[in-house]
Amino acid sequence: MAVSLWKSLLQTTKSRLFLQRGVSLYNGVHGFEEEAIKKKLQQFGGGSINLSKEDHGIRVLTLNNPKQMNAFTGTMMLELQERVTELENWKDGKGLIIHGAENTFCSGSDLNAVRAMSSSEDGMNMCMFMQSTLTRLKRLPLISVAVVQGKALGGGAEFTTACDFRLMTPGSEIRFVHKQMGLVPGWGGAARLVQIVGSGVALKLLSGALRVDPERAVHLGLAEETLPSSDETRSLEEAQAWLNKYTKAPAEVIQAVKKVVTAGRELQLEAALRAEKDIFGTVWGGPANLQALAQSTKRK
Ligand SMILES: CC[C@@H](C(=O)O)C(=O)SCCNC(=O)CCNC(=O)[C@H](O)C(C)(C)COP(=O)(O)OP(=O)(O)OC[C@H]1O[C@@H](n2cnc3c(N)ncnc32)[C@H](O)[C@@H]1OP(=O)(O)O
Repeated sequence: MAVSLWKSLLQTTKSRLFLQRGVSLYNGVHGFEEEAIKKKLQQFGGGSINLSKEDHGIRVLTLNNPKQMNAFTGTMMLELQERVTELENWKDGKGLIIHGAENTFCSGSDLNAVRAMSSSEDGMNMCMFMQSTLTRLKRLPLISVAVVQGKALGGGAEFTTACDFRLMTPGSEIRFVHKQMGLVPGWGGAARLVQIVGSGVALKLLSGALRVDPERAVHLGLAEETLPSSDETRSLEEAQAWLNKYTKAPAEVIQAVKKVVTAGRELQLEAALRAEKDIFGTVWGGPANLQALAQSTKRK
């Protein structure tokens, strides 16, 4: 009796926590020193993370450091956390497109910063910082899609897995190059890759540091499709058109859809069912539901 009560309390707390905004995966108990790592990251500047204005419920996040093939500097990591907080507070959002500036996605961590932060303490703190930010990104109640142009390498490849979907442009590649650096992914990319393609394929991609072109990515289920254009502007328009197919409903409905799917992916069955009940309660009898009920009974 006491055990099942405890289990049920634990599951409810877990599902509540996961629905909360701005919650870090790690804290002092895990040895995470957030303020210390933020101070450190501040020393490695360059580039920016830009967020466009809202357009029909969709915003575009740009990884912008083209001089270094959009490698992630320390300040870009800090800006990414700020942009994710902004997106968590975006009430009317439905979709997010993520791409790299000047037609390439991202070449991973800025190797200059990596070299200067080679102590175990810095490495662990950076790993926890990025895992936390990318987990919050993946949990956003928005449908997110990475447009992979050019190269997505190392941390860049990991970043694409923090989006719900990946669309690739002709000639692009995703490559987990970590093995060649004597590393494994540390931004949560391995765990998410296994969820996306399964453990066998993930093992091959990581242990072989394989180059995944669009055809192979679609075949493996890593990408949804190859966009027709490699031109930056046109491929973004194509991605927008692709995303529009999944965001044609009021924001509260799209957000609820994303939340039930996230709950199903991340929680154990009973906790996921409880979360689904709570989310269902937010749309049942809501404006979109009442409007639909007042209309024809046929779904076209
Ligand atoms: C912590 C580990 C892991 C993680 O966080 O998960 C990582 O991500 S570590 C980084 C892994 N990434 C790499 O190892 C990629 C390294 N870069 C390359 O292999 C190549 O640069 C490229 C991306 C294949 C592009 O090659 P190419 O088209 O020939 O251009 P250049 O090599 O001339 O690059 C242009 C310019 O950009 C600089 N650059 C590229 N990537 C990085 C990077 N990750 N960090 C810092 N700088 C980067 C490159 O040095 C060139 O600069 P200049 O020489 O000053 O022009």
